[in-house]
Amino acid sequence: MTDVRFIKGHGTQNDFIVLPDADGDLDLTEQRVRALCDRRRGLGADGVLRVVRAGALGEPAAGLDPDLWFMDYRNADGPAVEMCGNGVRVFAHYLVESGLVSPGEFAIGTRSGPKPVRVDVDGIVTVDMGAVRVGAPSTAAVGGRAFDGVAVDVGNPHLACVLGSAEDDQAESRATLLADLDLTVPPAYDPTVFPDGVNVEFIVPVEENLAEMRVHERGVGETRSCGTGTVAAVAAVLRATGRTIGRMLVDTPGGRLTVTIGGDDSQLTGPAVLVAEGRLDALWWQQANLH
Ligand SMILES: N[C@@H](CCC[C@H](N)C(=O)O)C(=O)O
Repeated sequence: MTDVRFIKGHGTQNDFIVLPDADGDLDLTEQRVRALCDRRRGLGADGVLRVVRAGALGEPAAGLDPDLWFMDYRNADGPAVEMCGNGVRVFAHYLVESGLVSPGEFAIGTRSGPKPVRVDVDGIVTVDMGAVRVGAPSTAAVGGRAFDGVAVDVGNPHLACVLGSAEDDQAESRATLLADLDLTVPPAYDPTVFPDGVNVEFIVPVEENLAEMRVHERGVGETRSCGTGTVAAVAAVLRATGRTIGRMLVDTPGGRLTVTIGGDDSQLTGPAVLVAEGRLDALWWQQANLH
């Protein structure tokens, strides 16, 4: 019988199931990820974070120190994808809480390379997200309405659409527009620009260094926050205002994150919360592989 331990956590209400699996023994199929993330037949989450030593993971962790803890991230619809900013913060908090690493600064392996993190005593975690690459303009459409945006690569793909500017006098109507967007349906986008799918952000600048954001995540749906999405959002706002570096607060439906973008690096700071821990029922785990 497989004994599967889990921890439930969230970062600004972007929620995850953490599965400790140091030696890479778990058979974590896409079916099992979908069952775990299902909010009715499973535990419910936006994604799964498997905690595995880089040396036990093989190819995705090639070139990394085999002892490094690797975040094997899966979207709620099953597949592994490159990176998750809120996930890294929850993952880091778990490593410290469980005694697997000492508090302070350390690195976490991801499919988009090692990410240095700092865990503060109050559960606030800062991740060095690396370089942010702003690409070509593109468009998203919601409910037949088109929104101008820009492609942003934060290790994973984003289409960040900035609605207006903090300087115009339309702040209230832009906030209403943001609140009224129907994100129960995936925004349309150009698949030739984003052949692997895309996370789409809608951002309303409120003040020079404050913005509100909603996001529709690839492989999940609308989530209450997206760490990489807030970094993409800030890169897009800076670009729209003729800046390349800066520090901004981003309010998501799940809470506030701080993003700093420098010349060739970026940092994401915010809370990471561990909610509960338990063990999966062995029969449930077995049957979760069937659908
Ligand atoms: N919620 C995450 C991003 C998770 C991955 C994303 N859905 C993708 O497919 O790229 C975050 O906090 O960054």
